[in-house]
Amino acid sequence: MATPGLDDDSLQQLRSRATQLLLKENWKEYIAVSSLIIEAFDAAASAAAACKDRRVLCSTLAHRADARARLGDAPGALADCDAALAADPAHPGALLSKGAVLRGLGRYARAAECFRAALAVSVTDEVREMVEQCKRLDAQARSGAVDLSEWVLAGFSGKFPDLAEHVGPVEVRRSAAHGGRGVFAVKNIEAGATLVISKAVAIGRGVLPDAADSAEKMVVWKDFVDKVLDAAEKCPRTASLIYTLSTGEDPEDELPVPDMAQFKQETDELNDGTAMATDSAPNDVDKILKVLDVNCLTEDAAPSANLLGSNGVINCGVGLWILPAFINHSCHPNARRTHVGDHAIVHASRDIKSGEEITFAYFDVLTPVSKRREAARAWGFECQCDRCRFEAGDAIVGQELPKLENELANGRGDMGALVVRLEEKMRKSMVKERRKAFLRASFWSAYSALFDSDKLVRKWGRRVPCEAAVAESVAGAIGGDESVLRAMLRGANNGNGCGNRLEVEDKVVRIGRATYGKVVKRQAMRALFRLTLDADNNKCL
Ligand SMILES: C[S@@+](CC[C@H](N)C(=O)[O-])C[C@H]1O[C@@H](n2cnc3c(N)ncnc32)[C@H](O)[C@@H]1O
Repeated sequence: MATPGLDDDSLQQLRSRATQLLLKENWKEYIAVSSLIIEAFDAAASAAAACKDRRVLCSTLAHRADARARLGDAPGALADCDAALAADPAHPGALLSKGAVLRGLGRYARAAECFRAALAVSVTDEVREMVEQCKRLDAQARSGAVDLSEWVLAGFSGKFPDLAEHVGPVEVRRSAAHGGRGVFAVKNIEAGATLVISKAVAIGRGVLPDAADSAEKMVVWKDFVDKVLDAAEKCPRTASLIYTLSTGEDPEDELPVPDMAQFKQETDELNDGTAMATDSAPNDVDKILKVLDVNCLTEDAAPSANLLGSNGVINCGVGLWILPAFINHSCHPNARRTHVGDHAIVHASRDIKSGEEITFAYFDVLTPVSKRREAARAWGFECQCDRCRFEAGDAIVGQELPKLENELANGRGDMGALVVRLEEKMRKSMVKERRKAFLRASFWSAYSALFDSDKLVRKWGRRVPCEAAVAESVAGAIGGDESVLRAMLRGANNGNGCGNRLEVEDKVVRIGRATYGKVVKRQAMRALFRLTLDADNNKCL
């Protein structure tokens, strides 16, 4: 039967062309060609009721939905699925496409419904697994319970574990300490507990040699900016979330505090995304660029490289994660993030009291105050954290700091001598434990150089504290960190004065938990420690 507006031959030609484009995965062209086919059916609305035409129309809509979803146009994809399902409520292709789009949007319960409905039409193991996967992700989005052990034990490589976004016991409020908005605990939280799991709006990545020049980094940045602009253009919800973030222009104290419901997918009333289009914000490129300047975070180099050593190549990743972008920086942070694929998992790296502000480090905080100040200025702020205030204002040790920092920056002298001077100064000035921990964290590279050298350790003997004790103290200042964990492992393994075996294991696991969070289980953590020690010096814990 000829479709009005197109004769049978022309329609057949268009359909063959569309099939070729599908096979070539040329989504853009496919959308253009399939749109012609769909328009022709629309022009013949009454004829479309005929069974054969309806089948062609529904599969073309379902395929166009797939193509749109692949190009990031979720609202368009859902509109296509709904149009197909209006014509045939049990169309398997449309049900599968709709399920996949909803899964991508984090609407797992509704995605599971679609996959279940598809199962009723055709039973396959693959679709059954999709239903199960959505059920798992729905439960995980609610509980935040994730187990990364297997992935960690596979050396942080291989397929990333499936993750769902999750908002834990936190809330965005005004921050008296840092100005503007910040994220706060709404109940007491144990170290290691997951606070937020957030999927990036976009990430720019490159694998660069350690000494990559800025032109190479610029390519990564440009690719990232393009992806964010594209995501904002395609999804009004994404655009409106981006606009809740600071541009760095208006005083942050005057910016509104967003409603937490915005970050929770399951309470999102924006239906399938088609409704989102109605209150779409214009794609204000200038504003988005300013938001990116203030809110982008870098992915840390792969944890495996940090813990097990890198070979001169770093993974360079920059991304935008919306809820984590409300978390302020501190050089004495109580949270950390782990990057798993496109997800950032933020966990408590110390115990946090209800009402306490959650902070993580935007940059390396195992550096002296002057370096941290430079890094904060590059971000566009003067750090107001308690550690910076202490190091800037301390009258006794303060006079000594610039000299020590100079020596550290020159890096040629005996780092053991520097450590001894700092330790003696702190002892004579009766610096309290917490502040001692801050200063040790600031001069961490000197301590590391000392402990890396058996010769220096022998030379300075009892005039320097043992490695495990320093690692424990520094972990108290900055929470977990791979290099501190590594030092704790090595120090504990050398068995010098940090308690009996059980106490030592407990300390190691505590720093491990602060570093990776409870998402890595005890057993896996132990296995990881063994790997680290083997890589280090073929010894076992
Ligand atoms: C990613 S945003 C954090 C959320 C931001 N406070 C807001 O209201 O949107 C980064 C900005 O927060 C502020 N900020 C974050 N940490 C800070 C700190 N330790 N001291 C002072 N300002 C800080 C700075 O203005 C910085 O440019």
